[in-house]
Amino acid sequence: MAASVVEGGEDAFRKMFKFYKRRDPPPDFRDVADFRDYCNSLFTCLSRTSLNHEDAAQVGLKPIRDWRAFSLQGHPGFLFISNPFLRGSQAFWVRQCLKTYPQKPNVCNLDMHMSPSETQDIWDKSAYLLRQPKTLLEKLRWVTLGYHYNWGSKTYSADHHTAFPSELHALAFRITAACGFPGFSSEAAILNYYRSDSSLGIHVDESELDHSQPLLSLSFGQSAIFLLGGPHRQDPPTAMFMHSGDVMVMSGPSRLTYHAVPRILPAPLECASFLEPSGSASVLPDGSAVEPVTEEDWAVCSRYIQNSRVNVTVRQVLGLGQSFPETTPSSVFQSEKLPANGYRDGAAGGDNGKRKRSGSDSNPDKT
Ligand SMILES: O=C(O)CCC(=O)C(=O)O
Ligand SMILES: [Fe+2]
Repeated sequence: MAASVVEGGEDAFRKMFKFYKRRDPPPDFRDVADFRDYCNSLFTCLSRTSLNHEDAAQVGLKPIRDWRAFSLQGHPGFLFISNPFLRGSQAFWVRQCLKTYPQKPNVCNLDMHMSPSETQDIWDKSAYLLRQPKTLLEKLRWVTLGYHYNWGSKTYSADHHTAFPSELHALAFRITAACGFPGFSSEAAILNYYRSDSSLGIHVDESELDHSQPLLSLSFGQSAIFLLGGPHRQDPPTAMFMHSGDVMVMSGPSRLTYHAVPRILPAPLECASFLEPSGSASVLPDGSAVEPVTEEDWAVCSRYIQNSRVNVTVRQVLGLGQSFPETTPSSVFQSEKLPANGYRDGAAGGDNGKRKRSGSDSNPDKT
């Protein structure tokens, strides 16, 4: 990597973002950490007794003793779990992200410029068409669950809330408990749908009112380069690959650090093969949240995921006993001015709205 990319200074994050986003010539990926290659996993930081085998299997996770978890020097509170999913169970989560979570009453980017009847059955309207360009599914950029994030005012509010999916809460609760955060309450999620030319600008997730609980991130489908910076915009970031099934836990000081996704990359063959459904319901334990994915559904999911990535971040918004502040008339006014989409540059999708979060610097994609 060019020396200028790793230097400190005000633009270190932006420089690295642009370095990895560059198409021509493509960047050198040798300095990107790939946790698949690392062997010194951190067993000690996982709370083994907090998650038994059966509870893990019910949400599609391996027993904790088989998880490969890593912390990163210089990023306290950050934990990377290299694909803790049981072979075959990622397919269920992919189907949930594509078929179930975009359904009403959840909110997605398409609702910003289409009527409720047009966005009613994204899956049914897209599934049989997926060979043709630009189905609704392919135009999907984000979905929000639970407390629906307001992209205009950058807030959550009590009056824009729908039920959080119980199986996704079960997954988030069990992973966070295993990482030493018992009692995590999944109150909001943002699902990001990336095409091969999408990126996500530099931001901090600070709209949640309680930052003592971690932010959990789950990735499926194609791989990505993830840049993890520090609490200050000028802190030079660490670049790492995120492959399908990988999980990140951002807690403590790393809960409020700058991060970004400059690039989506084809998944290595081995990661793509983990995605395939197991094809047998018999491996699922009793009471499992993970259901078998039908061949018909998988045909659509696998075609979609061949050049797309889905990331799910699960957030606790409120601390114990905390409530939302009263809404002032001015913030109500602001929240009505919703952008058409989130914070990615989605070059191919024609959705060019950006989300600038947390009063951070201007979006790097603009420069
Ligand atoms: O796609 C990712 O890995 C990151 C997503 C993210 O940072 C967010 O949704 O806030
Ligand atoms: Fe984020």
